[in-house]
Amino acid sequence: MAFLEVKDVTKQFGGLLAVDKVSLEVNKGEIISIIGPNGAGKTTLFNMLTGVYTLTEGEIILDGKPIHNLPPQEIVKAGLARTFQNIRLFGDMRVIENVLVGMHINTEYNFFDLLFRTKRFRNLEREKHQVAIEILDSIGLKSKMHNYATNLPYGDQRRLEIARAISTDAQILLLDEPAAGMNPNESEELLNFIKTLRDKGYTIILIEHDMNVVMNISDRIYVIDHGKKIAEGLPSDIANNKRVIEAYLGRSE
Ligand SMILES: Nc1ncnc2c1ncn2[C@@H]1O[C@H](COP(=O)(O)OP(=O)(O)OP(=O)(O)O)[C@@H](O)[C@H]1O
Repeated sequence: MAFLEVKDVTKQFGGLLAVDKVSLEVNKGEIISIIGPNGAGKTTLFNMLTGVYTLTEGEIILDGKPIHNLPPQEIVKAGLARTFQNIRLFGDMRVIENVLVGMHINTEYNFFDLLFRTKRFRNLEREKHQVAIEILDSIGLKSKMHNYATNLPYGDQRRLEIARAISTDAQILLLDEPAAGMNPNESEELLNFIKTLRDKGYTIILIEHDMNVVMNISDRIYVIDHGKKIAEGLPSDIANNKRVIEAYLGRSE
C-alpha cells in the first residue's frame, strides 16, 4: 500500500466537475509533481488533500488511515502540511516566530501550564525554540532568524514557508508553485533545496508550472486537464506524451 493513496477524488462546484475521479499513489520519499494547464483542477486537488474543501466523492488514505474530510488542522497533525501559491507568512513577525507558530499545532498544553507558566511549560517552550533554530539552520535561515519575515528576499520567504510546514512535524509537504516569481538562479537553488528535503526523508508533492523545475526534480509526474488525470509517469515519458503536449499546446498560454 502506498504512503498516500488518493482514490477517485471528485470535486463538483455546481455544474462544474473541477476534479473528476482523480487517483494518485505517492510512496514515502518520492518527489511527485502535479502539472496541467491553468484551471485544470490542481489547486482544487490540493485543497481537498489539505481539508480546505470537502470531497464530493472519493477517499484519501494516509499511512493506512482515511483523512478525507477531516478539518485542516487534523490533517496537519496526521502529517500533511502545505505552502501556498501566494506566500502567506506573518510578515510583521520575526522569522523564528513564524516557525514557532507552525510548531504549536502539535504542542499539548493544559490549562494549568498556560495559567501558571509551569516548569513543564517553560521546558517545552525552550525545547521548541531549540528545534525551531535547528529547522532554520537546516534551511539556511538561522542567521536571519531575528529578521522580520517581510524584509526577507523572495527566495528566503519561500524557504521560510517550507520551514513552517516542516515545523508541524509533517512528513508530506505539499508545495503549491514554489518556484513562482523566482529568477533562474533562485529556482535552481530551490530545486537543490527540495532535493535535500527528499534526502532527509520528506515526501514532496508539488504543483509547478516551471517545466525546468518539474522535469529536473520529479520522480514521477501526474498530469491533469479539465479535472481529469490524462497521464502519469516518469518525466521522460511525460515530456513525450502526445496527450500532454496537446493539452498544453491547445491553450493560448
Ligand atoms: N471555490 C470554487 N467555486 C467554483 N469554482 C471553482 C472554485 N475553485 C475552483 N473552481 C473552478 O475549478 C476549476 C479548477 O480550478 P483550479 O484552481 O483547481 O485549477 P488549477 O489547475 O489550480 O489552475 P491554476 O494553474 O491556474 O492555478 C476552474 O474552472 C475554477 O474556476
